[in-house]
Amino acid sequence: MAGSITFSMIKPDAYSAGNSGAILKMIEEAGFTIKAMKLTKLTPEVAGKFYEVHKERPFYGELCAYMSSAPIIALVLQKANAVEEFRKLIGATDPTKAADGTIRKIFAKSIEANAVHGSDSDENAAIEAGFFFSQFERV
Ligand SMILES: Nc1ncnc2c1ncn2[C@@H]1O[C@H](COP(=O)(O)OP(=O)(O)OP(=O)(O)O)[C@@H](O)[C@H]1O
Repeated sequence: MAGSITFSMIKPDAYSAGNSGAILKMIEEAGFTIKAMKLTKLTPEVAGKFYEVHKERPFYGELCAYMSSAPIIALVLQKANAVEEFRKLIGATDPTKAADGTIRKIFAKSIEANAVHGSDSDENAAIEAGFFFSQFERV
C-alpha cells in the first residue's frame, strides 16, 4: 500500500525569487498537510550527502554547488498516496516538459534550478525526512 508521507524541499532558486509562500499555498491547496518544516542553508558537503545517489552523474558537482548556494525549505508532507500525488503536483524534472499548472512549470528556471524536490519512493521519503528532521521536529 502506498504511504502517506513524502519529503520535499523548496530549492534555492524558488526561495531566492520569493516564491516560497506561493509554492506552500499550492501544496496546501492540493490537499497536503505540513508535518514538518525547516528553513536552512546546506553546505556543499551536506548537499553532496543528500544527493549521493547521483554521485556518478555528470551534473553532480554543479547540483551540490547550486543546492548550497542559498537557503532551502525542507518539508515533510502528508496526503494519501503522497509520493505519487506530490510528483504529479510538481511535474517533470525538466520544466520545459512539465505539465501546465504544475509547480515546476510555473516556478522552475531550468532542469537544475527546478524549484522543488519530491521523493521518488516511500522508502526514500522516510530516509530523506529522517535526514532533515528528528522525531521532535515532526507533528
Ligand atoms: N541533466 C541535468 N542537468 C542538471 N541538473 C540536473 C539534471 N537532471 C537532474 N538534475 C538535478 O538533479 C535533481 C535530481 O535529479 P532526478 O533525476 O532525481 O530528478 P527528480 O527526481 O525530478 O528531482 P528531485 O529528486 O529533486 O525531486 C533534479 O531535481 C535537478 O535539480
